[in-house]
Amino acid sequence: MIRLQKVEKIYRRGAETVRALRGVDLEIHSGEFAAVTGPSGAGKTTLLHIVGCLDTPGRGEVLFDGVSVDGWTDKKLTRLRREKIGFVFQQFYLIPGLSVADNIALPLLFRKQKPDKDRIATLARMVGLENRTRHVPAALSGGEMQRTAIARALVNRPEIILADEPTGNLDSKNSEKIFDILKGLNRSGLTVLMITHNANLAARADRIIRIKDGMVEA
Ligand SMILES: Nc1ncnc2c1ncn2[C@@H]1O[C@H](COP(=O)(O)OP(=O)(O)OP(=O)(O)O)[C@@H](O)[C@H]1O
Repeated sequence: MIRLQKVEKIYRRGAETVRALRGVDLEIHSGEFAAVTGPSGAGKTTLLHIVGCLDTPGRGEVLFDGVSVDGWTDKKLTRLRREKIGFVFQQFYLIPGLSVADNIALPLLFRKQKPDKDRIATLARMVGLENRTRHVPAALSGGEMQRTAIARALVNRPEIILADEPTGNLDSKNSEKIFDILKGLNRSGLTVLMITHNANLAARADRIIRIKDGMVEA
């Protein structure tokens, strides 16, 4: 589904240069559940951002279904992200003033599509939030916030979910619940790439991609 070829990423901060990715070759296969692990600063988030076309490599290529996105305009990359990719982040990034239902529907508004109430209700039910749709994020638990974010990530019917430490702010019980939801989505065909520091969760993925010093170690 997605292939990275010799991907390098260098950040420059004043005089300082950080080689965040140093020649990553990687394939994400359709239908798999892959966990990305590795020490802090290894380059995991940078990798996820490049896989998700939120950022571009300094060198190397990213291919979606065999087509390189090298040189694509922001507009074209935005369309690719909207149509194919759902993002889930550790900090949830919900809009405080909007209800759960409106947070879930938000990506549709960006596409100038009218939210379909039944679809939003179905998504809320899928993540166990059918009784919380009118609540604002401040009235939710961390686990509920992340479940809202997952429903939002699904609203455009993506092919892949990219999750950056989705359980990083949650206790073990809620972490399990979030993981089980992602696993369930994967069983129904969605590809999942998830960064995690949780070894127990990583062990339950189909594959572990271990990143160290900007390279795939194993
Ligand atoms: N925007 C940026 N500007 C400068 N340096 C950056 C930037 N983003 C990341 N880095 C650096 O690149 C390296 C890789 O960062 P990255 O966030 O990808 O690591 P990570 O494996 O996700 O770490 P963590 O597990 O702590 O989240 C780090 O040394 C980091 O400080």
